[in-house]
Amino acid sequence: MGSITGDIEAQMDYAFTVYRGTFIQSILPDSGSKPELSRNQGALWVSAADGRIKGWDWQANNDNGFAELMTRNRWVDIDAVGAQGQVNSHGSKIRVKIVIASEEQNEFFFPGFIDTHIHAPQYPNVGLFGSSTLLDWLETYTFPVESRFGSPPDPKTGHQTKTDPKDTPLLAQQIYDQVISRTLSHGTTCASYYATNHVPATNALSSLCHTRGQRAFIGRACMDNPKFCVDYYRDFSAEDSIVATRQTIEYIHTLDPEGKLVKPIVTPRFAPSCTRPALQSLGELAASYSPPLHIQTHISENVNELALVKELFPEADSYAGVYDKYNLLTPRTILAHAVHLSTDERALVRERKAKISHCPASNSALGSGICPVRTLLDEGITVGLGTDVSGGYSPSILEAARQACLASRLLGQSAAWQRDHSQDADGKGSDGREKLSVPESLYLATCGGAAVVDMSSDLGGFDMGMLWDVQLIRLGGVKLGEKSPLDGVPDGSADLVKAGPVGNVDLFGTESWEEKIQKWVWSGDDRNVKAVWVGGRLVHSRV
Ligand SMILES: O=c1[nH]c(=O)c2nc[nH]c2[nH]1
Repeated sequence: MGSITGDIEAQMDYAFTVYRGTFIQSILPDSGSKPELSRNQGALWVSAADGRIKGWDWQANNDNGFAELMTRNRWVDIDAVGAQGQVNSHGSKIRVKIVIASEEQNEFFFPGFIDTHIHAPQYPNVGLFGSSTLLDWLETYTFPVESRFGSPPDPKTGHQTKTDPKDTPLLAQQIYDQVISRTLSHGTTCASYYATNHVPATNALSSLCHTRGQRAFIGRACMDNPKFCVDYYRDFSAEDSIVATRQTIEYIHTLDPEGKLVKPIVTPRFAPSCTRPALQSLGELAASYSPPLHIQTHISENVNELALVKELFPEADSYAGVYDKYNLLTPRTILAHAVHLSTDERALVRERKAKISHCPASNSALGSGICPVRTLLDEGITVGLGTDVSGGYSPSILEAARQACLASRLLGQSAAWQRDHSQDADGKGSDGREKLSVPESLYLATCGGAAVVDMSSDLGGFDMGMLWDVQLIRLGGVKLGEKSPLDGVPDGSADLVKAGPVGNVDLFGTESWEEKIQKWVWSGDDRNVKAVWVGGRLVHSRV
């Protein structure tokens, strides 16, 4: 068996990586249906040159079938022959690397998670929110930590100062490196990051994602409005906001000219943090590129925020209307939260083909409310999941998937309660429509996220030509026998067993594969993520 360790240089020595074992994904069988889990066993191969899926063979699901596949393609396992072995020349063998998902250890390949909304500089505050809600949380917890990613404020005026690149705080490098490590370890292969408003630190985050191999959208948070932003952490002017944003875009375009791994995303933090001229210029800036740049912002998260938007933009007929006026609602826009959108606003979002990042952990932690995901989906709006670190207390998209299921159940319950207690109560209670199933929440975490970041044909599944942005999940074996504390487990299942559980997931040998996935979603964590690849490159592994 090939080991999963390796580096990019070594990958140049072979033509394909052949992944062997079980492949599970959440797919939409046809439009109009609900997502379902799909499982295949066999072999799938990925080009070492471009990290994309080039084929599969589900007949190669046993040793004979696999040997036949190898012979048919004239493949030779590089680890069996060694690096000095046979060379790929006319008439000889093609070298491949083989990676196996162990059946005994209940391992399977699963598409990488896409975090459509995460604030990298807030990572030191994960788990710190007390009993605050959005607006006081920003002032008490968030702005102080984000402001430390640049030079200290002017001691005389208390205003933000310009940060010289050579003075970029070490803290920024360290925290950004840690955020990338942590999210990769949870299987996040692609993230849409908010940085701070400091150019050098934002550029440092871009470079780190590029070097570490995490697919990322990087946005410098724009915030120039003195009516909302604090002096010590505020852009000098709308004009400066645009100049500084352009500097980060140019840096990213130089770092990754084709945007293969890292792309810029225009980031007006949210309407209250930006003046009208800044919103106007940011919309124009995004549209001035070909193709137009992605845009990310927050919308309709908290009721006090809605009141503030009304007060600051009395001319607008809605929160979504503010963004629309400045051409910030586009097919490449990611709107985080969307908890309290009106029917008209949802229609506008759908019409503009803007996308929504559902952040259930954050919505609960900051007491923002419950996003009506089923309504959004039924109305044809594209939805993915976001951790929203650090409004969200966890960097794990698996946790977001879990919380999406739970929040939808609570919404179903409260809808039923309201129906039962309203004047026209029909006593029918909830019809369960609000509930998201495990396959649905996994779909949002993968394909939904891919659609939100506008990469549906590249990410989210195992289709031909897709990028190998994948995690290898290990649930662990079943450990049963004389000392087993369990009763009622059929005799003989112990024969299947070689090793015990991994992390919190306990398997007893009686579960169907669908039940194993449910156990993973409800009890799994980063201990179950054995390896992570982005574009075919191994970017994380756990022994
Ligand atoms: O959850 C949130 N996190 C933030 O940092 C933020 N800024 C504006 N609105 C926000 N919401």
